Amino acid sequence: MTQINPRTFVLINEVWSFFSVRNFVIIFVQFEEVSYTIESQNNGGNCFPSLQSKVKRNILNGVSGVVRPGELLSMLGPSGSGKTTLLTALAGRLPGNISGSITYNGLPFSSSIKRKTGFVTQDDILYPHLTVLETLKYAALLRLPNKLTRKEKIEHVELIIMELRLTTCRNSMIGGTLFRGISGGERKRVSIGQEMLVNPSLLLLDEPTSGLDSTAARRIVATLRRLACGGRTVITTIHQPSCSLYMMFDKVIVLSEGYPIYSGSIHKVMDYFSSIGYKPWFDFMNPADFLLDLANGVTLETRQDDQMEFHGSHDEHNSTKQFLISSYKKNLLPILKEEIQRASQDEIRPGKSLSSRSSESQWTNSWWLQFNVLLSRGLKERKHESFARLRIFQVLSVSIISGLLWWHSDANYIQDQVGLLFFFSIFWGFFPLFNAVFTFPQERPMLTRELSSGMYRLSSYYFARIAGDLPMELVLPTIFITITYWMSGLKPSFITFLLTLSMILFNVLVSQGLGLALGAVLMDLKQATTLSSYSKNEVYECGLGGKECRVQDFPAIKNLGIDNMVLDMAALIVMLVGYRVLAYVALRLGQPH
Ligand SMILES: Nc1ncnc2c1ncn2[C@@H]1O[C@H](COP(=O)(O)OP(=O)(O)OP(=O)(O)O)[C@@H](O)[C@H]1O
Repeated sequence: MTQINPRTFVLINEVWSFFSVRNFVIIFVQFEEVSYTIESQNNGGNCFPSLQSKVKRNILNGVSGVVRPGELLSMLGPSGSGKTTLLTALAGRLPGNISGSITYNGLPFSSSIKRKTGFVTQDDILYPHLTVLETLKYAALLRLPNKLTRKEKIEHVELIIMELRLTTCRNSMIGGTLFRGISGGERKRVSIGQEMLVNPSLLLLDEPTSGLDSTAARRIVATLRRLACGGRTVITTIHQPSCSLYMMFDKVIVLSEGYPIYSGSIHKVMDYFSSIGYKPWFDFMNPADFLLDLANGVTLETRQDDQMEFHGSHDEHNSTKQFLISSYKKNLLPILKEEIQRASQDEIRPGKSLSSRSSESQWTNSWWLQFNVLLSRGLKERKHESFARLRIFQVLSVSIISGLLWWHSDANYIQDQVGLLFFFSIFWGFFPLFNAVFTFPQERPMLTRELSSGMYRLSSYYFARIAGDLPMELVLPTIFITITYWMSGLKPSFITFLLTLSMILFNVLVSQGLGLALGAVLMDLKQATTLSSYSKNEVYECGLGGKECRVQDFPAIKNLGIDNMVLDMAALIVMLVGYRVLAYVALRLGQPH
């Protein structure tokens, strides 16, 4: 017999005591006649948006159900039948108008419920450059309450890694589109681990087994089963489950084109369909396959002739679906309504477990802790982007080439030096701008996911982002200016060099914050760079016989005007702050409420 290592035994016990201790609120989820409609553009072949009409489309039509703590509910249905939409609605994250009612312990969705909810989306939204351990560690530091020490939070991470069998890849990078990281199944388990960390009372998962082999899928569902047994409410969509997987669920909702055709216990589903005349075509048929066929309108009669099934029986399929939908309304809906009613009266004491905590803060951690963790995570993630060898190579080569092009330029050929300064401001206007333009869209899915799970405040993210960008964005221009300035023979004064450098760094910060109004920024930055390098009364040789002219009268400089130094600086400062405020407001408005 194999001997169990005593340490493994202790760890296994710790894992299950963590997941089974009732340190969470139990949640009853009830939803009654939930419908959801979207408006989409019908272009009718018309290219002009203003001429396109809007059409309404029902995505969900009167779906009802009850999920108790300790139950594991799965949603089944063909692709596009509305499973994800229903799951998102139950997670309180569906934008727009939802009709019908969804309650949690008899109360509507609230920020208190939000923090007790784990939501695993179909697409694993993870930072590609972090390792599995780092990903889970940062999630734990942000999401676990501040009454736990850092050490305790990291111990929880170790337990999750063990429970989800991620030990072998704990130090591997997640990976992304540009470079290979951990496998798809491991990514999925990391996503689940991030949600399991907070020990959620309600866990919702969108297709947690897609892309996994049957053993891995069974392990995931077995984990969900154990979580449910500990008193959690677990809801998941599932695609084509095997028979053994299907049997691990307690309840099932079957959707057909947004309409429910069954909602209730999996132990009664076969009896229900046989009572209305539908039986599996053979004895050992996987019940999930049978239910999916029904949701597609495929029955024993139409199935007998495979040709007909694929080539000519759409009407028959539609009439089967219509029959199943009306049968649900007639036979199951009244029973469900009664169950919902009964649960409200007998089992749920509205707000009992939640109202006592209604005074608790909306956030699990302080602003400062969130800022620090986000700053550290951002630096770790962006270290790979910003200091990628390619970027350093680009900046170094451009600085050396421009230094050689302007090699020891003479101050008397003022147009050369003005050209170089313009090149500085244009290059350091575009370069950080492009970086800034691409970073927010890249981070948006992650930001939306984390904000909607109440992980941190938008302001702590935003300030951590700004602070994290500072060293990364300032080091490269500093190296660039140091090389080019001295190679090109600009005024050999350390003070002037520092002024030029600080103006360029200002330029970088403004164009980063701006992200949009490029032309306006460049205009002011040209002024700023110019005024940092020449004093008002400086002269240059502008004609034969040593004739001297004032720098400020040189046409290009005169056009810009350098006598309004205070005003120019004020304009830059307004832009520096203003564009960042604008970006923050835009981010805040862009988040679903
Ligand atoms: N915001 C939206 N705009 C346009 N169509 C939408 C939107 N949300 C959902 N839909 C449509 O609603 C239907 C249901 O989508 P949903 O993602 O819920 O299906 P699903 O059953 O989860 O599918 P799958 O199994 O393929 O993930 C689909 O036809 C989808 O195209």
